[in-house]
Amino acid sequence: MLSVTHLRKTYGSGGQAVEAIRDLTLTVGKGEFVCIVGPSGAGKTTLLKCLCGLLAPSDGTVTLDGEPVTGPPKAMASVFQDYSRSLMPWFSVERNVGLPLRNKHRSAADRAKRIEGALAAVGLESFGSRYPWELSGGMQQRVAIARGLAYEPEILLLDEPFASVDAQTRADLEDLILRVREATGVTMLLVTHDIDEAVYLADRVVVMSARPSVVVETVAVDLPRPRDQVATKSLARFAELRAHVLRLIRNTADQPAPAAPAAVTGAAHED
Ligand SMILES: Nc1ncnc2c1ncn2[C@@H]1O[C@H](COP(=O)(O)OP(=O)(O)OP(=O)(O)O)[C@@H](O)[C@H]1O
Repeated sequence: MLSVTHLRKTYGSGGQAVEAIRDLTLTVGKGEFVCIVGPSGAGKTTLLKCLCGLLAPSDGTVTLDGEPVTGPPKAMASVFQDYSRSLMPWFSVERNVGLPLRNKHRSAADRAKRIEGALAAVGLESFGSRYPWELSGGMQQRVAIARGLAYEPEILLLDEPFASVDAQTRADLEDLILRVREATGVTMLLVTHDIDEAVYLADRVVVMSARPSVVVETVAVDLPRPRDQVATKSLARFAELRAHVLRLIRNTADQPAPAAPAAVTGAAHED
């Protein structure tokens, strides 16, 4: 279980200080799919960086299965939005996907098998010897996802992973992620601006306030699985949940900055 307790993160100090996160408490259970939404600049990326040990919190704790996270945990992989910066253009697709495996000390045969499996999972099995720049944007993002999968993480963090692709590709990638999760049981934590996407994918949606952020509400998504782009989004319950999350985000964007952490923590609720 990933556990965040009273996380606070301030960049800089003195007059230049930017308080990005005031007080966040949340948990992500094994095999759960949690989406995080919030207004622009709410500190979503900051939160993910604290979760994967790239940033040290100013206060509070992050633990994975009870162990404090002080650097990138072995059980975790991340996929970020900008595939053009995360893929190495001079490496083939296969080599890009295999990069994180260098730390896993596996045999060449085992690495090749994992790379092949991950590329097959994202439908790119015949593109291993191509270079990223030979692929479309959506295909490049699938390579970035395959790289996360090849590592066989227990938990995958995704920061706006579909933001740079067109709407149809985005829907395809959402379904790809759902299939992967179904097949592997990997825990997913995904940050998105897109409320429909969050409700479509998640078991729970964590709504963050505007900066300095707190958890406004954690919304349980009781939509049946498997989900389907047309059938699920046509459900009255989908529309209700979507409207509820939208209302929360609109309200938080209009509110003044939250007050003392203790009072705010009481207001937010965890399921
Ligand atoms: N390295 C940094 N130094 C100073 N301030 C920073 C730094 N990184 C982020 N911030 C500030 O912290 C706040 C939260 O940024 P962050 O990128 O985490 O928000 P976000 O919710 O991911 O934004 P968006 O939705 O626009 O991607 C912003 O006001 C940002 O300007």
